[in-house]
Order: sequence, then C-alpha cells, then structure tokens
Amino acid sequence: MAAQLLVKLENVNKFYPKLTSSRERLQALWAVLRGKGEYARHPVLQNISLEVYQGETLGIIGENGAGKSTLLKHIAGVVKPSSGKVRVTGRIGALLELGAGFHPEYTGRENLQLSGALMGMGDAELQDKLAGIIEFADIGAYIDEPIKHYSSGMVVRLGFALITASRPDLLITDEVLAVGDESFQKKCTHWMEDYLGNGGTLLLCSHSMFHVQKLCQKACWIKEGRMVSYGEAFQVTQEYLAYHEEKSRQEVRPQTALSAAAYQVKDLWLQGEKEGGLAVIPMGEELKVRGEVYSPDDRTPTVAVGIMRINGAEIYGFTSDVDGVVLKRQQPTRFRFALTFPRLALLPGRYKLCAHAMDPEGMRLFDVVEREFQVVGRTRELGVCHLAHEWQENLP
Ligand SMILES: Nc1ncnc2c1ncn2[C@@H]1O[C@H](COP(=O)(O)OP(=O)(O)OP(=O)(O)O)[C@@H](O)[C@H]1O
Repeated sequence: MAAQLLVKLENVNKFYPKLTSSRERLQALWAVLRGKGEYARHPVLQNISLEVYQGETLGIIGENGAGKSTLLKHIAGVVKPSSGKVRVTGRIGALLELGAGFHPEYTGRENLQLSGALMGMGDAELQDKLAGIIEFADIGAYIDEPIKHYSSGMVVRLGFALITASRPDLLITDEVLAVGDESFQKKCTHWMEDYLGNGGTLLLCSHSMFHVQKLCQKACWIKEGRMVSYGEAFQVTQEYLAYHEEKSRQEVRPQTALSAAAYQVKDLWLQGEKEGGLAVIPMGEELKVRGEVYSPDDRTPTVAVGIMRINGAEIYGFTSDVDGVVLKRQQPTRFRFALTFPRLALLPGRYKLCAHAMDPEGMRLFDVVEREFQVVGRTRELGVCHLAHEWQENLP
C-alpha cells in the first residue's frame, strides 16, 4: 500500500514586517489601519515546496534566523502563508515554542487535563493515560505547581510527555528538545526511535547534525528563507557542515598565520585492518583505533574520532578534550592517540572511520583522514538500533 501523503507545501512564501523600533511599529500600524500605506516587509520563506509521506523523517537545518521555525509553524497550522498552499492531514503533535499551549497559572496536572481535552481525549482516556504521562514527565511534586514556577526543562518534559500519550501521525519538534537534560533527551530519543519504528512521521528542526543524522532519513537545508538542499540526511548535513567549515575557515584565515593543514592527522589504524584491504569487524565487537597527529606549535591539539555509516545516518564521535580519546605526546610536535569504541550498535554494512585534527580549543577543524571498514554479522529484522550486547544475546 502506498504511504499516505501527510504534508504538502506548494510555493509557500511568508513575509514579516521589517520593523525594528517600537516607534516604527506603531507608525506602521497606524498607517495600515488608516489604509494609508504599507510597512516594509522582508521575506522569511521563499517558494518552499515540500512533501512528507507517512513514515518519513525529515530534519530541517539552517543557521539562526533562516526560517526553520517559521516553516514548522506553517505545517503545525500556527502561522498562515502570505502566499502558496499548505496541506496537512492526520493528527499532529507539535512541540514548537517553550510552553506554547500551556496556561502559566494552571498546574501541570490541570494543563494536561486541558490540553488532553483539546487534543480530543475523552475523560476516560485521559484518566487512563494521565499516570503514564506524569511518569514520563518525571517532574515529581511540581506536577501540582503552576507552570509559571517551572524551569524551561520541566515545561519541555511536560509537553513531550503529553505527546507520547497522543501517538500523533505527525510529530513536529523544534529545537526545544535541546532544553531537556541529557537523560531526558535520551528518553525522548528512545521514544522517538520506537515511534518511528512503528511507522511514525517526524519533522525535526535542529542545530544538532548528530540528532538529524541519527533520527532522520531526509533533511532540508533552509538558508535565508530558501531551500538550498533537500535529500538524504547524511548528504545534506555533510553539505551544511562543509559550508560552515569553509565559512569559518574564511573568517579565521586573516587572523592567523597558521595554514589550513597546520594540525595534521598523520596516520590512522583500525584493529583488524589488512595491508591495503578493508578491515572487517564482527558485529558487537569493540573497535580499537589508533593514530598519530602532528602539532605545528607543540601545543596539544584536539583530536576527534568518529564513525559514519556510508550512505546512512548512523554517526558516533568522541573527542580528546571531552571524552574517550587518549592523547599522548611522543615528541614535542607528535602525539599518539587511541580510542576503544565501546561495543557499538553498528548494523552490518560499510562504515567510514574519520579522524579530525583540531586546534587545542577544538574550535577549528583542520584535517580529516578517513578509513573504510565493514561490519559483518547476522541480524533479525531490526528497524531500530539496539545495543550490541542485546543483539548478541538474541543471536541464534
Ligand atoms: N512574528 C514575527 N514577526 C516578525 N519577524 C519574525 C517573526 N517570527 C520570525 N520572524 C523573523 O523571521 C526570520 C526567521 O525566523 P525563524 O524563527 O523561523 O528562524 P530559525 O531558522 O528558526 O532560527 P533559529 O535557529 O534562531 O531558531 C527571522 O529573521 C525572524 O526575526
């Protein structure tokens, strides 16, 4: 059966008034009200056309102010286009702005009852689900406090917990998830993986390429209101990252005497790598990586080692300044690095191991060395990633 078309945008344009001071706003408002003029407008979305089918996952990426949230608001029906068409079918669960849809004076519990009713849940259904929602939100006694006393993380917890109960056909989330703490983000990510594994549809707006690559099959890049790239998530996020790399390279070039290849990964080895051949790693095994990096000014560089699935969305990464990668000085300007990736949830397939050399502050990416390898093994039908040791237990 063909997947259902849930979202269709045709040549959507959105203009917002370009007003800075409150005086300008008032003047413009008076002019419009008296029918004597128009205020200056600037395009926020330009000719956006897009289709999303049931079961698809689309990440929306772009710089601050690019128009991502405005795009999501159109799909959620919160904002109307200046021109063009927006058609959306199915039940929507939207997490857009912090606290949107909640009443600040009411308690969390009262807000859940109110929002649940607005989402079409009857009394019995709501009573049935309330305990589960409160458990997911995990905000303790705050559930009976007015929302205005909540931290931003607590508001997001409540909003997301409500969405888990409504099982929407289309889940729309803006950057708000980044507000939650790490354990809550993990919980949400697991829930989303489960939701997607069961045919859910996701539109995610994020500055985290990690999340977009992990959760989305497709991505679209919005730049100054226009869609500049649309396609496979890995491809589009790589284009976006390359654009930023180039941009920051141009920005820093005049301020520094260092050449672009100043810090260099000189070598990279993968355990199991054969001379000239492809390393083959059995699924669920630890992966040992070693390498050498050169520092032009004998300061200790930062090294990042990552794994990416070729033509896929999985990505893992560790850096020497934060976690995982051990870096030892061998000579004044030469360092050895080593990393053991824990038993990774890598599905059989071809992967790319990448080692990046960065400046000591980890701000500038200089050099990338790559090695391909293959993970082999047997899996059952796995829609969603599970931890490797779980797979091992399940293997015949
Ligand atoms: N209600 C509004 N009135 C006027 N201008 C607006 C309004 N909402 C958004 N804008 C403008 O539209 C542009 C796009 O904003 P939007 O919030 O969609 O960007 P974004 O890509 O989500 O950015 P960020 O990553 O910073 O969240 C910005 O220039 C913003 O100032």
